[in-house]
Formats: sequence, structure tokens, C-alpha cells
Amino acid sequence: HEGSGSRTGVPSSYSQLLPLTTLSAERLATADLVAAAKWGTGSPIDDPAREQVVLDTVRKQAVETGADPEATVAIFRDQIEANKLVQRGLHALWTADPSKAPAERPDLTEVRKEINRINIELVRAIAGSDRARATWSCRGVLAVTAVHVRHEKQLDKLHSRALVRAVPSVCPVR
Ligand SMILES: C=C(O[C@@H]1C=C(C(=O)O)C=C[C@H]1O)C(=O)O
Repeated sequence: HEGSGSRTGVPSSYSQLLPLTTLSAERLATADLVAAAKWGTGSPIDDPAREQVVLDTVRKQAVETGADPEATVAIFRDQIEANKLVQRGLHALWTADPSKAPAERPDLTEVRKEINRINIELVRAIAGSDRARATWSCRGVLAVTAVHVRHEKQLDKLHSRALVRAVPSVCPVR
């Protein structure tokens, strides 16, 4: 793809939204590690205290980065729901077929550090997509980026469904 608008130097909506969708898929890939970290430990998939820390942190980062704080928090609520959708899907799969369950248990603290790194990148991508998100074509362009990322990352059904769940707040309802 031409990226930042070859002749005009103005970034296209596509090039503004693609990083957001790509980072959303990368954040969803961490759900596999979180699910494995919690599997067999009794730790619940839902951790409201951790979610509040994530939302408070990204709100602060949004203000620092020049992203719309309300939009940022709304987008992260979706990102969190999508992450839990993957975790629930995997736990259901592993319950039904324990031979598919992970043999290793990642350290949740380490996984959360990786999530924190992706979160700040996502806040930057939100700050950089102001114009594309305000455009009438936002939903259509966003859908095209999702198709691209699904193919590029060879996402399975569960992660493709979760990617759709991760991004609806990117385009404001009007
Ligand atoms: C990813 C986790 O699982 C859930 C999803 C979260 C997220 O997407 O940031 C946060 C807390 C949990 O409700 C986690 O516990 O870290």
C-alpha cells in the first residue's frame, strides 16, 4: 500500500488506521499467554482491579500524547472485552480437550509488561488517527484494515472474531 499518501504527503485514512488494527491484533495475541498463565490456577479471567489500572493509565497517557482521553478509554474497554473473549474461548477449548491445554505456564506479571508496552503504542496510534477516525469512511476503511491484518497474521476464527470485537469504538457513532 502507498502508506502516507505518496503525492500529497497527507497520510491516508488507511495508513492512519492500519497501525491501530495491527496493534489490536498484537494485543489479542497476548490473550493466549494470559489464558495459559491463568489456566489451572483458579485465577479468574475477569480482573476488574487490573482493568481499572489499565484504563486509568491509558487515560493519563492519552492526555500526555495528545489523544482524545474519552475515545482512548472507550477503545480500551473494547480491547479488554476482546482479550477476555479470546481467553474464554481458549479455556472452553482446553476444558473440552485437555490435550490442547498449554504445558507451560507463563508468568502473568511478565505478560502484563508486554501488554503495557502494546498499550502505550496503541495510545500513540489513537493519537495519530484523529482525522481518519472523524471521517465518514472510518468504518469501511477500518474493516479493510481488519481484513488485511487477518490475512497477514493468519488469524484463526477465535482471534478474527475478537479483532472485530476489539475495534468498534475506533469509529465514533454518528
Ligand atoms: C489480560 C488480562 O485479563 C483480562 C483482560 C485485561 C486486559 O485486556 O487488559 C485486563 C484484566 C482482565 O480482566 C489480565 O488479567 O491481565
